[in-house]
Amino acid sequence: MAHISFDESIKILNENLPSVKASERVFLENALNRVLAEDIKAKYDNPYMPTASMDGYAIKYEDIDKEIKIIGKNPAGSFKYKKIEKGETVKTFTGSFMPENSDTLVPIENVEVIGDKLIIKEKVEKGFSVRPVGEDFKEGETLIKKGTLIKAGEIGVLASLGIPVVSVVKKPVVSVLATGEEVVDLDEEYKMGQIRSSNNYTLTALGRSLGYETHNLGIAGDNKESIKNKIISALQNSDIVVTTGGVSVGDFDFVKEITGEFDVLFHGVNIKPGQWIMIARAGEKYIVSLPGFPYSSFVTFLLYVVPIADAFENKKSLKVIEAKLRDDFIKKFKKTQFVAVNVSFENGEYVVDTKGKKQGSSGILTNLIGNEALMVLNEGLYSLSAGEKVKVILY
Ligand SMILES: Nc1nc2c(c(=O)[nH]1)N[C@H]1C(S)=C(S)[C@@H](COP(=O)(O)OP(=O)(O)OC[C@H]3O[C@@H](n4cnc5c(N)ncnc54)[C@H](O)[C@@H]3O)O[C@H]1N2
Ligand code: MOO
Repeated sequence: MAHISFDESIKILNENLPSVKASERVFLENALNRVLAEDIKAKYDNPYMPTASMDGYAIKYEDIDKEIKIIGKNPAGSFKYKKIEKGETVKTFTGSFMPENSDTLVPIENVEVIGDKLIIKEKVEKGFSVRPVGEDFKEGETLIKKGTLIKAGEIGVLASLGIPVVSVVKKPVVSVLATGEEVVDLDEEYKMGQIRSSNNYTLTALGRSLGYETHNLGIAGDNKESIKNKIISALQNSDIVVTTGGVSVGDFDFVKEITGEFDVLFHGVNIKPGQWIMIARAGEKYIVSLPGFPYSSFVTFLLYVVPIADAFENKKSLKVIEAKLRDDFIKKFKKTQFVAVNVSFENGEYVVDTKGKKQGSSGILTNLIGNEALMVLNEGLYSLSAGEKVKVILY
């Protein structure tokens, strides 16, 4: 199969994205980073009574030049003095309701108290330090829309509404299976010729960091039968089975044959790294077979697994931004290239550079240490000058 262009691969992928999963109810504590599956409407005004936003004295503004009688105090949470009459005040604390007939809060700093008399030494304007009813939100207002990714602010609003359980979209289940006779897991000894497997750990961590339910299925040697059995059994409990290794042209690259038995969307894309990426559909599920090289599998997970997994939840985990190149860059590969870059925000714009990044094969995993961005360079051989704008994927 000839390699297709990156754009073509994304077009095919977009035409084959899954539909959004059903919803489930979770406790608010577990709702962080989940996608809301219902509109959240305010059931009441917040605040539901005029509320003091400073410590002081609640007065009728028309009494401001007069001597006023202090009739008691309302600490926050108590509402003993519900009302004042002309010429009266209640000491009212931050967060306390304003007694009926009061309209202005004179802060403690502005007054002198002699016995039960309040003398205002520095005036304030009418309505000072009173939070009106519905200042934050009004009854019936849609506060959080269905489809919103729940972050700390949303959690706070849900809590303030007294909602302990919310409806969210179910997470996709992603299973990661490394393959290769030469790779051994952490708990195994290795002999000459073998290496430690990192892909299953890297990609499981990446999937989890993006909020997917991600399982590390370990390693399935280079034995075709055992790889096939593991993939098929993983498909039972997963929405996406991600494999690494065995997709290029080697004698032991069985994964491509196994994945090839399903509905292949494509095998081979004109990208660096990751040219041997292979994606197949198995009904509503997906098998995404990534190249074995650590850097290649990481990049292709971001490019292909993330959009599929995100679609199950109807979210977008990756941000594409424009950034300025700090230094000149010579593009040495004709393919669409993805380069690990450092990104910073300077003088109102993003700036990227490759300081400290090693040049070499797709086997360089350490370029991903502390990394959070990939520079995207379109097909062709060319040079870029410092100051030019480039497209960058933030993850
Ligand atoms: N004759 C050709 N050889 C290769 C080509 C080619 O076009 N012609 N393409 C190269 C490119 S580009 C890539 S990418 C790799 C992809 O090959 P595979 O996906 O079949 O990957 P493997 O051969 O299984 O492994 C590649 C590399 O990565 C290491 N590896 C594998 N699994 C892990 C793991 N779990 N953790 C850490 N490292 C892993 C493996 O030891 C190899 O060094 O093919 C090139 N060859
Ligand atoms: O396709 Mo490979 O990942 O370019 O090194």
